[in-house]
Amino acid sequence: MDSQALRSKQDDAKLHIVLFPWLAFGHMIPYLELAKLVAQRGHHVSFVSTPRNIDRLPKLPPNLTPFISFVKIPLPHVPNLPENAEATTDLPENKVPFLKQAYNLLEEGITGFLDAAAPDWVLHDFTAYWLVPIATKLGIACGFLSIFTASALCFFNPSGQDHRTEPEDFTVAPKWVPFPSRVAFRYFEVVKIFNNAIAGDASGTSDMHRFEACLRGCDLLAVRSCTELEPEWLRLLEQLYQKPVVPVGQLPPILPHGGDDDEDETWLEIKGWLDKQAGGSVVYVAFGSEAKPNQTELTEIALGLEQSELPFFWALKLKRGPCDIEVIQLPEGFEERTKGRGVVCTSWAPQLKILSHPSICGFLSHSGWTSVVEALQLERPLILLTFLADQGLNASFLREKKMGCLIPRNEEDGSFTREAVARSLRLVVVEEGDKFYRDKAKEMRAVFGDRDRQNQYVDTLVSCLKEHRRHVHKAARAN
Ligand SMILES: C[C@@H]1O[C@H](OP(=O)(O)OP(=O)(O)OC[C@H]2O[C@@H](n3ccc(=O)[nH]c3=O)[C@H](O)[C@@H]2O)[C@H](O)[C@H](O)[C@H]1O
Repeated sequence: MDSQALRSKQDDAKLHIVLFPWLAFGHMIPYLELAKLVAQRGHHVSFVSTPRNIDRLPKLPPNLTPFISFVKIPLPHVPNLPENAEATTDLPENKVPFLKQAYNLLEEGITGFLDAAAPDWVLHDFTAYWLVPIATKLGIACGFLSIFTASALCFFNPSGQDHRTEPEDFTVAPKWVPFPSRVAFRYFEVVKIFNNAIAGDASGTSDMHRFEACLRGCDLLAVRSCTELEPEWLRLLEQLYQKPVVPVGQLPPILPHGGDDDEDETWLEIKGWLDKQAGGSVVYVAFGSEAKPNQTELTEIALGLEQSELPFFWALKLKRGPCDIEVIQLPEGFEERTKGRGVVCTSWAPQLKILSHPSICGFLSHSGWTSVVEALQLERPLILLTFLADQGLNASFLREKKMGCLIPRNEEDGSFTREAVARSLRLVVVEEGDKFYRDKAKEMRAVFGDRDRQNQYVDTLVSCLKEHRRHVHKAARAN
C-alpha cells in the first residue's frame, strides 16, 4: 500500500479517545457532552470514572451507546474520606482534598486500562496532572480538556515561578496579561480558596500546581470555549504555553424536548407548578452541585428573594452528603410567607429542564461555567453570587463582558444584604429602564446556543487529534 493510500486509510480510521474528568458533576457533565459529539462522528470514547458517578450520569441517547463505553474504576479508600463519597457533591468542601487524594490513587487503575486499551488519545482534567508521563511512556497522546474558560486558565502561571504569594496578589490581573482586564478574584474569594487552591491542601499539592503541571505537560490544550466569546484569551493562552490550544465550543447540552417528561416524577411535579406561573416571571436560583451557602448567606438570599416580590424556584443544597454536619435552615416563616410564589427544592433539581421552561425569566447563579452555558444558550439573564473555586474569575469575566450582574458585596468579607439581592434581581428581570442584561442574554444565545458552530468546533478538534496521531505513528515507524 503506497504512503498516500496508507495516509488516507489512517485518516479514515476512527479514533479511540479516553475521557477522564475530575470527580465533579460540573466537570463530568460537559465531558459527557463532548463524548456524545465525538461519538456522533463514529469515533469510540471510553469515559472513565468511579462506579457511583457513572451510575448517576444522564442517560445516553440509544444511538450513541455503541460508541461510548463507561469504564468504572473503584475509588480507593483513604482516611477521612466519607463512605460512598465519589464526587464533590457528596462531601463538605473541607473534605474535598481527601477526594483528590483518592483520585490520585486511580493512577494504577487507569494505567492498566490505558495499557490494555492502547487508545489514540487520553483527554484529562486538571486533577490528573500525574497522567502525562504515564501516557507518554505508553505512547498515548495526552491532552488537557479544560472545562474552565481560557480567561481563567490565563490566570495561572506560565513560568512556574509564581511571584504571587499573598491573597492580594490574586485580586489583580497577572503581569503576563498584556491587555487591560479586570479578570481576577475579589479579596474575599481568594481568602476562601487560598489554602486549598494556592497554598496547598491535605492531598499534598494545590490546584494552582495541578493546573500549571497540566498546562505545561500536555501535548494539546482543549478548552471549553469559543473564539466568539474570548478570542484575546485563547490567543494569549497559546502564547503563554507555546502549544496547540483548541477551543471545543461551549458544549451546551442538547435541550430537553416534550417526550423527555414521561417517567420523571420529580420533573412532572415541578413542571406542574411552573405551568401555573406567568410566562417569563420566575427567577431560577441554583448554586451548582457543590456550593452550599453558610447560614448568614442563606438568610440574606432568602429574605432578598422575599423582598423582591418575584416568583422563584430555588434548588437549594442544604447538605453536602450524609457526613455534612453544618446545619443551615431557611428563615423562620419564610416558606409560609412565600407559599404559592416560591418553591424551595432541596434535592437534585432537573436544572436544564427548569431553565428551558417558558416561565423562567432569570437565573441567580454561582457562576459555575456549566450553569452559565446552560443559561445563556436559553437567553436567561444572569445575576451572580459566587461561592468557591473559579467562580470569582468567571463572575469577573462575565462582568467585564457585561454578561452578568454581580450582587454588590463587601470586598473584604464578601457579606451582602437582602436589599442588595432584591435590588439586583429586580434590576435584571423587571426594571424596564434596564433591559440591558435581558438584551445581552438574547445576544449571547447566538454564541452559546449555535449548534452548527458547536459542530464545527468538534470537527476541528477531531482533525487536530487525527493530525497528531499521524505524527505519533510516523515517529513510531521511524523508531
Ligand atoms: C465547572 C466548574 O465546576 C464546579 O461545578 P458546579 O457543579 O459547582 O457548577 P456548574 O459548573 O454550574 O455545573 C453544575 C451542573 O450540574 C447540574 N445540576 C446541578 C445541581 C442540581 O441540582 N441539578 C443539576 O442538574 C447543572 O445543570 C450543571 O450541568 C464549580 O462550580 C466550578 O466553579 C465550575 O466552574
